[in-house]
Amino acid sequence: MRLLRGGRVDIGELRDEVAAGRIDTVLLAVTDMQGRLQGKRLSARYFLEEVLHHAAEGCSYLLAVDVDMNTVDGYAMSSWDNGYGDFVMRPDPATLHRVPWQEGTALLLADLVWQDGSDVAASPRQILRRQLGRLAARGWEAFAGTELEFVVFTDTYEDAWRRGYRDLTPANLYNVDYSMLGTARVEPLLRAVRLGMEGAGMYVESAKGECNPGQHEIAFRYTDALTTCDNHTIYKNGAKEIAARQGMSLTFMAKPNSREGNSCHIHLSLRDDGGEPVMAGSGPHGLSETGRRFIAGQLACLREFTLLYAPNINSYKRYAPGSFAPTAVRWGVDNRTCALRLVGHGPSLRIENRVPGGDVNPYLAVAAMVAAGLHGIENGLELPEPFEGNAYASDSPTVPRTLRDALDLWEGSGLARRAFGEEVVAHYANAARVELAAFDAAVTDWELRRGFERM
Ligand SMILES: NC(=O)CC[C@H](N)C(=O)O
Repeated sequence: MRLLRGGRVDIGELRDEVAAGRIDTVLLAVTDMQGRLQGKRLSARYFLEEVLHHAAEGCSYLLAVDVDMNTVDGYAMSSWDNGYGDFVMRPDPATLHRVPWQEGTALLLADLVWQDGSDVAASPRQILRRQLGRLAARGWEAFAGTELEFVVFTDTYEDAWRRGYRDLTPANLYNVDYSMLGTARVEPLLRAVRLGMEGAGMYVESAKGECNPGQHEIAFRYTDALTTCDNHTIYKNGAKEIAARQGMSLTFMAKPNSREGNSCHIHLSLRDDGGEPVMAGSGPHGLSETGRRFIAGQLACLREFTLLYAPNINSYKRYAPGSFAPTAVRWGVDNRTCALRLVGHGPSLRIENRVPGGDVNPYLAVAAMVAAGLHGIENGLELPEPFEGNAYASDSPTVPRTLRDALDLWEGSGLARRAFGEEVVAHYANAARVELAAFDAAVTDWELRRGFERM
């Protein structure tokens, strides 16, 4: 079989594979607010004969439920009042690829549109497409890489759930940062994930151990921003599936325990329509004027856009001094204590946003970075001097400390309204409010331990 882009298949090849009996199932998925793949398992025949040309439909509540699939109030686009009708899942054939860890299966992603063909404004993939369109209008393209960390446990997901996630056994019992022995001990899983993703058409660069016991990171080569976000969601889903098959579990949650959290550093750069880097240049630190303004925009918008980098209650627990997760809204040259780190040289020069955790929705976070950069460029913002030294110990402005703070900043943000529109701002503000209300209604094991006997 001819492989496109290292493992992707085109529709003609899919037809051949289906005729030969090698593919019988096509998964059609969208990414929801939480960054999860949601969709349907189609027979390959039905996909080729119907869905490819006429699309499929799904309940619009997929962008209006919480993580538990509860129908919650407050969403204008989807509610009991409007009957929870369907939106259209329009397959994007450019995303078609094999799912080697499932038998006879291919997968493709869909864009979400309404029955009249207009975009579903709150759909993460549509939000990113819109920001990428703003870049394209200037002749620019964004390239991105997302670096997801995760913690592996030898318990199954079901055991972990039944035990209330207490006393789980990490796959390594000590800090395995860069440890060859540490990764070797988990290699059957890491290898299955790496080779699975390669077989799905992704370009895996490497795997390495991290600090929290059982913590690892698999790195993928950067590519255009939309493909990176597509791959990110497929990889997250796939890594969990593969871990489950091996009787293990892994989590991307931002702070699974009191040790180091799971980050998702996002690297971003721009190229013009001749393929030349836009942010690199002959100014200080190898930056062009556009590069300086782009980073100045990141700083200016960071606090107001943090909701898109850190969407959950738990996300905010990562931001602890000395944890390698940032607290200071600063930029620095190869400085890991700052929220924004300038990395690379010459054409590889790029900005790394260290705020997002493994729970981030990549489409929203990359869209936020693009919008922030454009804000800096459009308003000619000046970049302050890079921060040198330990930004944790500085009196810098800080990343919001809680989801509630981030929600207030987002809702009050003229920048967010101008970049994303009223509907998107209201939609994601509601998501945060729903999450806060659920948390406020819950009694946690921490409260019981503190109070049950002793208060
Ligand atoms: N690789 C690193 O820099 C560690 C990042 C750290 N785990 C975080 O949560 O941000």
